Parts: sequence; structure tokens; C-alpha cells
Amino acid sequence: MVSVAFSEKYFESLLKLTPNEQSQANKAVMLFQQDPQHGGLHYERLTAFKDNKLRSIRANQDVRIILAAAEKENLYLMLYVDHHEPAYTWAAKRKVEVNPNTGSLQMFTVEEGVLQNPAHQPMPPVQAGLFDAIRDRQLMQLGVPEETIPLIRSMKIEADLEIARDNDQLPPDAYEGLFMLMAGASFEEAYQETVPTVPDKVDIEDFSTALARPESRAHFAVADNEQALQEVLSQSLEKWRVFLHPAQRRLSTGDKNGPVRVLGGAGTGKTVVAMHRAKWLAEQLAEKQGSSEGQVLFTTFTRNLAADIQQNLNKICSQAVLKHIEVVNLDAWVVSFLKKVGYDYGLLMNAKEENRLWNDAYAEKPASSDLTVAFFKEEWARVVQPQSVTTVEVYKKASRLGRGTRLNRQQRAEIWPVFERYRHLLASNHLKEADDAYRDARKLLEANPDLRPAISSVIVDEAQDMGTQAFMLLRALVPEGKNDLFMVGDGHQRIYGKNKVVLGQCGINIRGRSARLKVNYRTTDETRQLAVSVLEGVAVDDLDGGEDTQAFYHSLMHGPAPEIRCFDSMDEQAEAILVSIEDNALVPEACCVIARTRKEVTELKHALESRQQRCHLLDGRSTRTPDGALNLATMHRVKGLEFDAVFIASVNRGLLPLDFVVSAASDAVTRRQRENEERALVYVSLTRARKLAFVFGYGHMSPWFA
Ligand SMILES: Nc1ncnc2c1ncn2[C@@H]1O[C@H](COP(=O)(O)OP(=O)(O)OP(=O)(O)O)[C@@H](O)[C@H]1O
Repeated sequence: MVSVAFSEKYFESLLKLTPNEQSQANKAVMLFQQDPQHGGLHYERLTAFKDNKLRSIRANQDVRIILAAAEKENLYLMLYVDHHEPAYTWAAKRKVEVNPNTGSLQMFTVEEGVLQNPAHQPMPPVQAGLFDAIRDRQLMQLGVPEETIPLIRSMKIEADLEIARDNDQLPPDAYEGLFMLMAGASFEEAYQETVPTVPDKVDIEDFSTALARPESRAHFAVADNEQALQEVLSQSLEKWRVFLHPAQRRLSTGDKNGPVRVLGGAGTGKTVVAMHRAKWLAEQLAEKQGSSEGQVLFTTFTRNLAADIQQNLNKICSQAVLKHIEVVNLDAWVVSFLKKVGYDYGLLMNAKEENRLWNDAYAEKPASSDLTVAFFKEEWARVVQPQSVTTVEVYKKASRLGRGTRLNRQQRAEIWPVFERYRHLLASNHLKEADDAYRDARKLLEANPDLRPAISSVIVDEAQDMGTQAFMLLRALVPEGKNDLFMVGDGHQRIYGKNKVVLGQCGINIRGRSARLKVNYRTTDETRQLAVSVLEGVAVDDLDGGEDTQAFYHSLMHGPAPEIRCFDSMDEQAEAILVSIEDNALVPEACCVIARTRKEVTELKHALESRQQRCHLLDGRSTRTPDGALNLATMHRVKGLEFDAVFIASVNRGLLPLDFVVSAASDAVTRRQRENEERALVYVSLTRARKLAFVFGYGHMSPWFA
């Protein structure tokens, strides 16, 4: 019996084989683990190749598995599988080594000479090298293998670095440091970010130790016993389940000494980290069978997302571990908690009902004031609710920082009855705003510690859309200390601006425990760049009163630039959507047509259905899209989702930004915030695309895409 690990490449190559060949390869690996010397496997040393550790075994007459042997350790790394010829061609120039500087396990190709790179052929010979300012020793500290230094020195333009990565001429962990340098980071920044922990002494013969490092685990999966092997081979090989980025792995495992905040642009795997964190925490609880330490509460913003997360957790956790995780959207949790303790009211979720109550309360406004209903709604959401203001005396002293209209104490006293009336109307209708419900629940918990549910850790996804009261409740739910709170979010995706939060003001201290993910695993770099450009110049917060940045945020995949087109009519737009689906051989159920308003979505649906295209409206009830149906949704609905292709449709002047929302703002500051939210909606929508994005409008295009 030997230990076996798999490279990410192995799975990629396995998936290219026929199902029958895949099953033969799996059988060969299982047999190999039991008995490497089994005659049927033809275990063979590959001589005259770059790496003398390489071996091959047979999956069938023609299919060969290439592996690297660390025989002293009884450890074998499955690297690649293919038909005989291509398998050996692949293996000829590969090396698998423990990097002497970083201690990580690296696989790369060694080419004679420098880049075979067409990208910089036309460049003048005198052009400076991309990394001239960095010494060889520093390059090696970043994990660049010594043999690849000449290649690095031959790089002149950005594309050279990407080509080297795509040709496997650079190990991925070394690429990351080089990418940061190229994008303007200092050596120290790149080093700290990509090589955060270096072992004191690296033993380049010790593959097992190297394999345990997070950098190695990003590209190698270990299966050191038969059960683990069966699990790895039986999985449907979704990479996020196994190959975590080193930053993702560091965040998701190990004890944390207090609240952790993880930021990251769209698609950087924040939800994946949150799920793996939940799994790790629940595993610790499962190990302490019978302990009364409680559950992991995984909260997110909407019911749909909670359902998605539950499904994905089912894929990575055993039943015993799942028992320790409760996934729920916070609104549902709070309503059920309050019901249990005898409170009986619903949450105010309906915008029409909300407007009706506000119009009624507005009658209390003094005749002398010309403040609009919109002003009162904003004041309520940004001042009254976040600061839990319930009396006129407190309101007179409340901080109104960031509000565009000045109000002295007397004016505040004069308008206070509007808020009082609104609160009264809520109560007499047996309704609460979510913030009120969160506050009630928190106060109950603070006054009656016995009511505290047995929760040992809280995980928060989409944290940017949770407000102050939500975080204060979460703080009250779980005792301060080890592994208490783990929050992932992205201020760039805040589409409910009233919920902006400063964690420190909610009693959540994240100092020294925050991280930022930078690799977008979902979207092509072309789509990502367009999405980011829509937010250019918009200051984005880091959920704790500071500013966030998208520096070094990048995608590893490339594709065509998003197609931006303006049509004469809605009909032409609908036709173009269907033509694009056909021309790009897209599957309708893996695509989504996204528009700013429900009205536009409805019209698009009619236009598409009148062309015999079946449609599926994403409306918050989590149902599977029927085969052949095309998804349709508003921009707010697609948060957290992803599709092969997205059609951002009806990107018309007046609809983006949505005129009536922006112009209803009562002052310039609010107007700017609203416009930023409109931009965030476009950012969210574009970054749902895995492969292709289309930006379509009709009549006059939005000024952002004109
Ligand atoms: N380590 C990984 N390896 C491969 N794929 C990954 C990895 N991490 C995440 N992904 C994939 O990237 C995509 C985005 O991941 P995820 O939804 O967790 O990102 P996110 O940061 O929460 O996104 P958003 O904020 O845009 O909703 C998913 O398809 C996920 O499976």
C-alpha cells in the first residue's frame, strides 16, 4: 500500500478521455495504490527524460498514466494521463521538484533556451526586460525555479508572462509573485503576499512535507488511504472542492483568534472559502462528539443563496459534519427565533406596502418644511435605524455624517413625528423592518443569555449587504473569542446601499485578521476589466470604515471582449440575443438575460417568447431551470449566481443609471451614492459571466456604454 496524490493537470487530462478510459485509469490507480508492482500495470521508469523521477503505468493497451515517484517516502504523484504518444511527449520536458526557497511542490516544463514566444517577436531588440529591476536571488525567493531564470530574463511584455504560465513554463505559485511585480508591487509586497510563511530549512527530498504546504495543495490533491482515493476519484472533479488557492486554504483552516474579514472582487472564491471554513469548523465539532459547543451558523442575505450554499456544502461534507452546520438567510433566522420566543410579526419586505406607510407618515411633516418623502426614507435608513434612535432627544444628538442636508436641533425635533408615526404604523400593522427585528432579537439575547442558541461560530456571506443591526445581532449571537465570526464580502457589490457598515462600531474587531482574495476564478479577464471600468473613480469601503482597492485583482482566463451593441428596438435586441446564443453554440439554460427593471425583464420575456424561446424567470423561488429555457432576471436577482454567458440587456439611457431612482435622491450626496449603486449593479451583473458577456441596448445607449 502506497500514498498517492494527484496533480490538477491529472484531472484535466483524465476528463479528456472517454468514460471507459477514465474508468480504466481509475482502476489502474486503485490497483497501483494496493500493489505498485502488479504485473498488469507495467510500472516503468522513463529514462532520458528531463526528470528522472518520472514513471509510467498502463491504464489499458494504449492509455498511459505518468507519475513521479518519491520512492523513499512511498509516495507517488499522478501527473498526467493520455494515449501513449502524447503522454510521453507531455512527460519529456516536465519536472516535479520541491522549491528550495519556498518549500512548495512545483511542476513545470523546461525548454532549452528562452521563450518560444511570438508575442514579443516584433519588439525592438533594445527593449527593457520586464523584471530588470529584480535580482535573480529575489526571483528565486518568490519561488522561481533557478532553471527558469533565463526565461524570466527574456520577458519583455506582459503577454510573455501569461504565455509562460499557460505553457506551464512557470509554476503557478511563482507566477503570482511575478504578476504582482509586473502590476506595480514592490518586491517586499509581492513576497509577503505570495510567500507568507517559509520553512526555516527546506529539504528538497522531502516530498511529503512539501505536499502539505498550502501552495502545493492548490495544485495537488492528496489521497493517502484507500477511502480518500475512492473519494477523490468518485468526485465529479469540481476544482473548488479540492484545489484551494493557498490564501483560500489558509483562511479556511486552523483556529482564528477572533473575527476574520475576507474581501475580494467578484468571483474570487469568497463563498468557496466560507463553505470550506464552515466545513473545517464543523469537523472540529464533529470530532468532539457529544460536546455542547453547538453549531456553525452560516448566514447569507437571500433565501436563494442559502439554498445554493446548502447544496454545495452537501457535496463537500459528510453527513456527520453537515449536522453541525445550519445554513439560513438572516431574515428567516430572525423571524423564526422571535416566533419561538413569542413575538408574532412579519418582516416588511414589500416596497409597495413600505411606500404606503411612508406616504401616510409623511402627513406628520410640519407645513414649514419642504423635505421630501424620499428624504425621510433615507434619513430613516441611514441615521435613525443604524443608530437605533427611538426618541427625539437621541435623534437631536445623532450623528448625521455623510448626509447632504443640514438639520439643526430644532428642525430635527420638528420632523421627528414623521418617524414616530412610521414606527407606529409598522406596529399597528404587525410589521417590523428587518433592522427592527434584528435589534429586538439582539436585545432579547443580551437581557436573557439563556435564550442564546448553541452557536459556536457564525459565517457571513455577502457581508457587504448586511447592515449595522444585522452585525450587532450576529455579535450578540456568538461569544467573543476563538473562531467566533468569519465574514466574506465585497463593497464593490453593495447593491443595497442603506446597509453600509463599520464592523468596529458593531463590536467586531478584525484588527490583524483580514485578508483579500485576488484571483477571479469565474470571469474572463476581458469581462472582468469591463466590469471594473464601470466602477472606476468610485470610492469603495472595506466594511470597516477604510477604503478597499482592486489592486492585483485579475482573472486567469481569457476570452473575447464583451460585445457592446445598440439596436433600434426591443425586438431587434431580443432577436440579437437569440442569434448570439446560436452563433456561440450556447445552451439557453446556462445563460441569463439580465435587465435593470422588472418591467424590462417582462418585456424581454414577451419578445423572446414570441420568437418561440422558452424562458425561465429567476424570481427568488429556487427552482431548476428547465432544459432549453433561457434564464431572465433583474440585476438584483443575480447576486451570487453564475452563468456561461450573460446578456446585460436594455442598457438604455434612462435605465442605467435608473433615472427615477437617482433623481429622487434628496441631495447631492445621496444622488452620488445611488449612482454608485447603479454602477455596482452593472459590476455584479457582468461578473456573473463565466465565458461570454454581451451588453445590449436599444434606442439610446446608457452613457456608461455609449
Ligand atoms: N480554488 C478554486 N479553484 C477553482 N475554482 C474556484 C476556486 N475557488 C472558487 N472557484 C470557482 O470560482 C467561482 C466563484 O467562486 P465564488 O462564488 O466562491 O466567488 P465569490 O467571490 O463568492 O463571488 P461573488 O462575490 O462574485 O459572488 C465559482 O465557480 C467557484 O466554483
